[in-house]
Amino acid sequence: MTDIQRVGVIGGGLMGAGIAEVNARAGLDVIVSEVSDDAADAARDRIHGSLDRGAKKGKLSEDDRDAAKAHLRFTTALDDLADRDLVVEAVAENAELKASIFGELDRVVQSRQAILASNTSSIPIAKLAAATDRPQQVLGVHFFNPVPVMKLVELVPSLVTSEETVTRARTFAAEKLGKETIRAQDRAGFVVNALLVPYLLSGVRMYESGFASAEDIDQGMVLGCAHPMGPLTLADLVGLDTLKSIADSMYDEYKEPLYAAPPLLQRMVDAGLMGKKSGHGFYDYR
Ligand SMILES: C[C@H](O)CC(=O)SCCNC(=O)CCNC(=O)[C@H](O)C(C)(C)COP(=O)(O)OP(=O)(O)OC[C@H]1O[C@@H](n2cnc3c(N)ncnc32)[C@H](O)[C@@H]1OP(=O)(O)O
Ligand SMILES: NC(=O)c1ccc[n+]([C@@H]2O[C@H](COP(=O)([O-])OP(=O)(O)OC[C@H]3O[C@@H](n4cnc5c(N)ncnc54)[C@H](O)[C@@H]3O)[C@@H](O)[C@H]2O)c1
Repeated sequence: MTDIQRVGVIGGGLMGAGIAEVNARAGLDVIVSEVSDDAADAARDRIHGSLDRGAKKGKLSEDDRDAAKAHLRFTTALDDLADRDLVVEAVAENAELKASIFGELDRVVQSRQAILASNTSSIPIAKLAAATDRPQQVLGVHFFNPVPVMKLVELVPSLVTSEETVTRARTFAAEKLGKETIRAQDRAGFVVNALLVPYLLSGVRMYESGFASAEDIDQGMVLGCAHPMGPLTLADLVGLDTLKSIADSMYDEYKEPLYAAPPLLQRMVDAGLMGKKSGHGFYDYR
């Protein structure tokens, strides 16, 4: 049994919206914290839109959709997360930003039993835990995109996360959210991104070198290896800014060329080509 009922999600972008949605659908009381009223409205639209699409497709009843919407609140004040049992931070992949949020959470969240989790893809959990006075309550809870579809959650304890925190997070993810969990050590990229990110970067390098077209690279992996989507489509889905930040923090940790972001990735981010979320990346979604 899980004792977690009140959940906070910080950041209602691609991942935060998905995390909030699956928690609300599980009947939990969810507050999403964003940077501005406009960003909070965008988060609400994203989550409500996804719930509406789910109901239209018959994946949940209209009553369940309405119940999920009623479980969601939106705020721009982190202080509103004071009574949460679990907070999942899902802001941009930036170590300084995340550490400052964990420092704030330590001040705001009242229950000393509360779990402070990060959805980071690659930033060491120990760095975030060190920004708090309760590092034993801090761990990585890494969801996958799109959150309502992907079954996996990676649990990432730091060297000082308590076993009780890991067990409570595992029980919550399994029993409440219906996710499968794996456990990874606190090394940049954990299990999945340590394998996936070099592959995605290789796809970008192959395209950058002119070796093959984007379509042929993607078709190669879809039809040749039965991947659901090719590396460039998947990079667009993840977000090219996010992929670049993940590659940078993994390169920072390992100093291996395998993790070095190709120049084209940086140029695309500089040009505002962030992938599907901005309407344009390796493909045009407009
Ligand atoms: C970088 C990070 O740190 C870690 C990561 O997250 S890495 C990214 C991991 N994710 C992946 O690898 C995703 C790989 N791609 C896929 O699994 C699939 O292509 C996909 C699920 C995204 C889309 O599937 P596809 O068959 O191409 O499209 P589509 O038919 O529209 O969707 C399949 C099902 O997923 C559902 N779906 C797709 N996107 C969804 C979303 N955002 N929310 C809810 N449901 C969604 C659809 O409704 C559909 O359900 P149905 O079969 O019951 O009707
Ligand atoms: N995109 C993916 O496929 C994916 C998958 C797994 C994990 N992640 C990780 O999840 C995190 C979020 O990624 P994303 O793709 O959702 O990014 P995103 O850019 O879509 O969303 C980030 C959101 O955080 C908000 N934000 C920024 N600063 C904030 C603050 N101080 N308080 C509240 N909200 C704030 C932004 O307004 C934005 O809506 C990153 O750590 C990323 O590495 C991403």
